[in-house]
Amino acid sequence: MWGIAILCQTFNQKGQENQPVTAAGGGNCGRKPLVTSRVQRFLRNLAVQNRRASRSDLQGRFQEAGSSGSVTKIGGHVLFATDDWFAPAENLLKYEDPVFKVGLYTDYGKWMDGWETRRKRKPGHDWCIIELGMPGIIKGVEVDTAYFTGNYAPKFSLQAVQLKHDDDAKFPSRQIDAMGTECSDEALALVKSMKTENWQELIPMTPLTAGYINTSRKFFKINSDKVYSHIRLNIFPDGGIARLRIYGQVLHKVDFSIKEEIDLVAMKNGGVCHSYSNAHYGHPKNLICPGVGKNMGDGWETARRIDRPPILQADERNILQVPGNEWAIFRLGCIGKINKVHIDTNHFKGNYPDSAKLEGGLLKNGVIDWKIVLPTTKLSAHAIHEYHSEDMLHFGPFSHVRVTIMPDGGISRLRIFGQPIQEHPEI
Ligand SMILES: NC(=O)NC(NC(N)=O)C(=O)[O-]
Repeated sequence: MWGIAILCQTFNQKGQENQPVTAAGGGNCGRKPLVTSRVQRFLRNLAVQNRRASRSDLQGRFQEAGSSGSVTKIGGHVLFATDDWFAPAENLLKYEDPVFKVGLYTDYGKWMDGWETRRKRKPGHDWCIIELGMPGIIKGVEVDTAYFTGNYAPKFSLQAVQLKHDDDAKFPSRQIDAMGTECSDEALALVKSMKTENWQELIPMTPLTAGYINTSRKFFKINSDKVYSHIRLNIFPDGGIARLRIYGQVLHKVDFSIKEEIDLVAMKNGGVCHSYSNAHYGHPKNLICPGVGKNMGDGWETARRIDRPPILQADERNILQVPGNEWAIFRLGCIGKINKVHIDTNHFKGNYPDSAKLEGGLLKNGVIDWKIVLPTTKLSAHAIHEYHSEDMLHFGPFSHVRVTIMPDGGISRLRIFGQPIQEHPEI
């Protein structure tokens, strides 16, 4: 399971939750009228209430928040937020854990690593819409209020929707404004077209707690088999949340009529990390994320396989090395035959594995009979290792692959290129 990132909620002037409205409008001002007069009033109020920040100020604040270098994994992004005064909603999606910077203030207030809106002096509440990186079945949600102590959002709720293909036109990239999303006419039209009666409540209005260490993260199990493409996070009435993580299963239908090679294990093609031996510094699900790994944290990195009490001398380490290797198993997006493999040790320079082995297997009656695809092969630092059919002992068809790294270390990406053959017959 992996993060498929987030979406938005009911706008309600009376501060009540879960009131469906026919259109969702946003906190910009001086723009095209929105759908309801209620929304128009809301926008006008904002315009009067607030000064407008200059674009360069906002740019600086946004970058200061570290968003430019952050990893949002599989492409979830914020479409809209009612207010971004203290800290922009994009921070919710940052892959890195939240941090606190003592004494760092911006022109807007204390710098915070999360989404933080102003203290509301009007009825209503804040909300934002996030498009998931990929449509999928949501299984779990994590809300983290880390470091928001006197300013955390007291309550939140979460809604989700699967937008029809027609509605799913891309929003233009969001122009952050302290007062909220600065919408283009196209974006406004899209917000307007999001039929809020179709939004389903995944988590009802729920209290949050202050973001002290070890108590800031709250997990919610979601029992739904529906596919969603967008979520809507509501905070009541205002305040800050550091991170929002949406976990679930990416929905992907492989087109078997196209005879082209695909990356069978890629998350975007339905690949899933099934199990692993160790994920001390980085989870193996990172191996199947899109794009190039941003840093070591965006790869799979195990702990050193050494159990060395401090009294031991360096030359005694070998005796205590934990026997065995580290491994991770992936379920391919569909059953397929392998043509080419990439093992990328990008960023792993002093800690790349000595060698790696790749096996493939077909799940039958709950059992996998593993066959060697790539025998144990030496790796090198910070490089893409490409293997072709002449390097392989078996090609499949396989439903799963197992990569073993010896004895430990880190790799950044695993690509299993091949021909899709058929859907998995069993879950
Ligand atoms: N010290 C604060 O954090 N104050 C305010 N928030 C920020 N970020 O400045 C507030 O009122 O919530």
